[in-house]
Amino acid sequence: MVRDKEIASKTAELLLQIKAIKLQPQDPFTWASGLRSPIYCDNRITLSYPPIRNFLREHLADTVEDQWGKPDVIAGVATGAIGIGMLVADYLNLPFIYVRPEPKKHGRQNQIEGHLEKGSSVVVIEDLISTGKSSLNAVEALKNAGAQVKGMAALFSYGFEDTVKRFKDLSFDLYTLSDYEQLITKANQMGYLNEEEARLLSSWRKDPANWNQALIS
Ligand SMILES: O=P(O)(O)OC[C@H]1O[C@H](OP(=O)(O)OP(=O)(O)O)[C@H](O)[C@@H]1O
Ligand SMILES: O=C(O)c1cc(=O)[nH]c(=O)[nH]1
Repeated sequence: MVRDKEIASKTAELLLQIKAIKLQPQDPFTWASGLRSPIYCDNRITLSYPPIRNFLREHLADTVEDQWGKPDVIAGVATGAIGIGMLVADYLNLPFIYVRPEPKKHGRQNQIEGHLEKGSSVVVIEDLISTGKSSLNAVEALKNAGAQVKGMAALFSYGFEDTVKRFKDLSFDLYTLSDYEQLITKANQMGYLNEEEARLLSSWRKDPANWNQALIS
């Protein structure tokens, strides 16, 4: 859920400005979930722009404090949210850990990197939510390690129905700085999309799992 429409609109504008949004309908991206998609939102690029990462860091930190108060620890979902998660932790002067998709195969075989005391309250930072599988997997690992996970703040979510339902069914709080609606509205305002691209993105969003590249070629 987006907390503030103005921040959501500004975040979308910044992502478009630095070309973090890529459209490639003729050569679709493969997402972490395996879905094939005409759009990819590369939030990692924000780290390369200090004024933009500061804006995101501050609004994510505000989200954390307003929604849950200061937790004991901030956790980033590896690898995309290690950078932004660390910036948020630093801004709030809190310890930071990060969670791998699975335990490391060598060394200490950790899934959670950093120091986490059992019973600590944790807020998770994620860069992007598509299906929510990666971030909910991190939440599960944290819970298994004895953390009290308060909620999650992310930069962006596609807001797919199934994903919203997944978080709702778990009664797990997710707040995002921006979302797909804000992105498309801003992209239209900024003349970032031509008519065909706008049509494509709207048809894709209705049924992303069955979107067929062949239909638009
Ligand atoms: O909601 P989901 O369907 O799980 O997809 C979103 C995840 O995909 C991306 O990570 P990716 O797996 O590409 O790896 P990275 O973070 O190491 O870049 C992104 O950083 C999220 O963690
Ligand atoms: O689902 C994903 O893997 C994904 C989608 C997207 O737009 N951006 C990203 O970094 N990952």
